[in-house]
Amino acid sequence: MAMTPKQLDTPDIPSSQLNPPTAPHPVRVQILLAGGHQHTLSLSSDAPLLHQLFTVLVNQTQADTVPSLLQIPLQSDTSNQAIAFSSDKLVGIVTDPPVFAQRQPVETPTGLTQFAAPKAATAAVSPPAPKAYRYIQIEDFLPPELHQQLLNYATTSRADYVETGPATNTEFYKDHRNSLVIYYPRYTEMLIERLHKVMPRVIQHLDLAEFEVARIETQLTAHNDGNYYKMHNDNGSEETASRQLTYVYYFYQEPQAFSGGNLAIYDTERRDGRAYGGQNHQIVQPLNNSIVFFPSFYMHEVQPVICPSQAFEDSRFTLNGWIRQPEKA
Ligand SMILES: O=C(O)CCC(=O)C(=O)O
Ligand SMILES: [Fe+2]
Repeated sequence: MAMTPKQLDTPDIPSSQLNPPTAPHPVRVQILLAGGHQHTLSLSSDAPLLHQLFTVLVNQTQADTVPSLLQIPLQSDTSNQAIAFSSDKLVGIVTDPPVFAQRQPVETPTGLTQFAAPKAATAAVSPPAPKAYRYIQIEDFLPPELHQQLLNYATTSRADYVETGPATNTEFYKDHRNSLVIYYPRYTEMLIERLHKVMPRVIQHLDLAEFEVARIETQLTAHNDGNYYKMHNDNGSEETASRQLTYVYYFYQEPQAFSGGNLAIYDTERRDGRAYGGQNHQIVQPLNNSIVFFPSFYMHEVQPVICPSQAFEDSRFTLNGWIRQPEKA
């Protein structure tokens, strides 16, 4: 039985299949490959191979996935063959009876939200409403050589940084921010290129409406001993209103010579065009070579950094900024 996209959108499935047996049962699996090739095999619904095929297919939607080799036995009464192909050639799987794959976001004890490998599930006709996640953190974001290049630049360009305080602190918000920044840093292209690649995944995870990316801003910051950024959001002024997403890429020298400097992201309520931070917040650790994304209207803060050496090279560095939608006329 071929499964059409219509059936996926509005399942028109016999009632006998709405609550299919959870016990393992045989599934006819048709593997669709690029170029129109197809192979059919029979697997148990709980077969690791079926799970692996769904995992490969879901990972295909992630731009930074590296293709791997897949080898699948195709035994039948008359032959004993195997097919080998690169995982990026897998374009679809047709299963009879239907098997749906679910992406399962998982929160780790650190509050880090990641995607777990999808589990093949037979009873996912009405998946539960997705939970809204405040942020997504992606680890190992840059290849080691680019991470190192950025670190070399950040640690050897002390003269190019300016104090953030004068631009941020006011009579009303005294001592609001204290750190160093380069407003127009070098080496941003390779980060921006990767931002574009992960955007679909970030938007899906944060359950945001698609938007056109009009502009990406980038700055480089250094937080050393005693530095912080009190609670604020990033799009509260007319000039910043088109910022949709905030991203923060963290990097520093190993072994890590500072503590603190966590990012706290608050429950945020929007009333009368203003954003208000609530009591509850999530803590994000600024893991080396990780990037965090969250909606720019969320209230957030950088908790004070403790860096006993006070050496500039030991700072908590970020390449961070904002993804903007087109300005409203
Ligand atoms: O460094 C961070 O973790 C966040 C920085 C931030 O909130 C900002 O620059 O607006
Ligand atoms: Fe911010």
